[in-house]
Amino acid sequence: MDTLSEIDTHPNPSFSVPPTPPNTMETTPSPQSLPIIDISPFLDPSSPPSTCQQTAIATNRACIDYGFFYLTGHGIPISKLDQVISLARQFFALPVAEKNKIKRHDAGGPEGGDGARGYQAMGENITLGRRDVQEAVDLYREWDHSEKGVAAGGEGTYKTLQGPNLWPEQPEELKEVYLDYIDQLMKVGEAIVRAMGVALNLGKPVEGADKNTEDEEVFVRNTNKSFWVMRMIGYPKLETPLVEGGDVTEFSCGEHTDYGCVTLLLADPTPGALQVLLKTGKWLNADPIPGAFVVNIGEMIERWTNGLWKSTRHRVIHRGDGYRVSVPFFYEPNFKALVKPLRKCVERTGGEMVHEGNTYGDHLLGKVFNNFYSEVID
Ligand SMILES: N=C(N)NCCCC[C@H](N)C(=O)O
Ligand SMILES: O=C(O)CCC(=O)C(=O)O
Ligand SMILES: [Fe+2]
Repeated sequence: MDTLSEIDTHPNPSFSVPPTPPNTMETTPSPQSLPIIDISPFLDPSSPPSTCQQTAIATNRACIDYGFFYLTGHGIPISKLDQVISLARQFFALPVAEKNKIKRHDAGGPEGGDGARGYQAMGENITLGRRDVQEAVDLYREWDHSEKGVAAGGEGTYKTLQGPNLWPEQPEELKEVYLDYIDQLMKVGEAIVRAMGVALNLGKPVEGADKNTEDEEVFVRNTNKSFWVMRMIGYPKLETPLVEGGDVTEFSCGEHTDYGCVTLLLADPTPGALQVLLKTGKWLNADPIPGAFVVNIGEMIERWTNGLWKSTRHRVIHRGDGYRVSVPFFYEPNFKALVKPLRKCVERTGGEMVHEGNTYGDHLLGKVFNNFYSEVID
């Protein structure tokens, strides 16, 4: 029987970064598909260790080979998932003036302004110097203004990422449905990072462990106040004609890696939009499977594992039918979590640290500024 100790040592890890292929439309033909992970053993406290171990082994394999997988067994009913997509679709169908009621504030400026929460019009997001052809709403964990040292910039003003969420007023039931959905996702996110700690064979938790103790609960402890992001995204169909053999120059979302721990992506059934970069250098369509999430690991997991698990590049090119809607949920470290390579992972990867470490909050602030204020080429 497979045991974790047989597979956790990664005797011959490959650390090469996959080559970035040219921006052509070449994708890997089906039938290749991402692995499927059943997370249910980690959500049910009564499940026997052997079923948890099977999930952990599959998770380790998926994270090494793809950095992406489909997630089943999460317990959130399909009716709820459909409702979440449908409400996002209804919001994006509203007149621009209605959507702009929750327009995100400017992040810099003398007035401060939270700058990250709220509605972003078409083209406001920048990736790799190009404007993404999408509109979106970002919701984050509520900022805890009672904590010392993180007070708002002054009366009525907020720093980037602080301040209240700007919730859509229409459709009316959106906020309640999403708050409940977020509660459910937090449990699923926790179960995934718990499985990841087991998958990495970091060892049983010891009495008196603190946040930085490197046992199998280290990710759980550093996400217990996850600075999560819920993002509703609307993608119109890309219209610029494609030149045969030419580069793709227009993206629904440009090539990137996600910032934090694990992304749980819920998308409408549109095929051929989300593409994942394989180790072979080819792009794979990660089409939705009804009732399953597409999950991928973010940069903080790559850093914690010292590159044993890579945060895989992906992009969205929506040239199919209709207006595509997706609602990714980013289950992230705590804002103040110090994220640096785990000693055990450094040892397994030849002793060199891939990063000296900083807090997730500082990492995220850099990303948010880049996203809204970096230069656009052309
Ligand atoms: N929170 C996350 N991961 N959002 C998705 C990021 C999409 C790429 C972004 N424009 C960038 O350039 O980073
Ligand atoms: O819409 C999608 O399928 C993926 C979006 C994405 O990768 C992101 O927002 O980070
Ligand atoms: Fe992403």
